Amino acid sequence: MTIKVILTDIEGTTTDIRFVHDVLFPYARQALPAFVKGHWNDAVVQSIMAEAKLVLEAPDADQTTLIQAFINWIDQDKKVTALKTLQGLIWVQGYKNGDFTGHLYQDAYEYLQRWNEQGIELSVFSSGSVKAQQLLFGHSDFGDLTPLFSHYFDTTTGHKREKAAYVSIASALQQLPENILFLSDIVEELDAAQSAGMKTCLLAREELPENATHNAVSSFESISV
Ligand SMILES: CSCCC(=O)C(=O)COP(=O)(O)O
Ligand SMILES: [Mg+2]
Repeated sequence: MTIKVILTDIEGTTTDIRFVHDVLFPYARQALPAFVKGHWNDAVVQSIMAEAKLVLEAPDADQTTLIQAFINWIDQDKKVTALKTLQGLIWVQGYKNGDFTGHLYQDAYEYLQRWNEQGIELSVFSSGSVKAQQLLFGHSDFGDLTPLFSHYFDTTTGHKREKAAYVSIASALQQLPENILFLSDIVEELDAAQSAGMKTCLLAREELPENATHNAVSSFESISV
């Protein structure tokens, strides 16, 4: 394989799903009402609220209604860009206080470093906002890993189950899609990347599937580049 860029998902791929669902999401859920009330007049929060009103098709939604909508989206794990942007802002405090560090599998840490040393460009594509991605890798269990990555992409580029997102990413990376290897734990995301021409690898951390339609591994150690 001649891979020039490795594009990686976070949740379920570099990072345990349980860290996202049992630590990050509950932290955001608990801190969200006070954060929104305390930063209500900040331009960035007003812009997030305007985006949420569009999604809700409720131009007159008040603060209480909006807070409840964000809580519902967290509970339903909705990948709404407005929620993802807000969560990124809320998590700043948690990482800064040392309430948690970004979980990373040991093999992900070792191989991201190794590929970087080999001259393979590393980029991230997650539904979490770019800010959230940089917080997680910047305050990871292994320290600040942000220097390893050249680009970060989130849902402002496109949705992870849609081919167009991967076409845009290849273009932003100035690479042919076939030179990019996308790593994810979600088959639908890999299908979309593959349809854009990217190489793909499924991270099946718990159990390897029997009839995988993508190359499947349980650890970064088994990924051939
Ligand atoms: C970037 S850390 C937070 C992860 C997150 O909010 C999320 O929705 C996970 O999405 P992914 O695309 O990485 O599965
Ligand atoms: Mg994932």
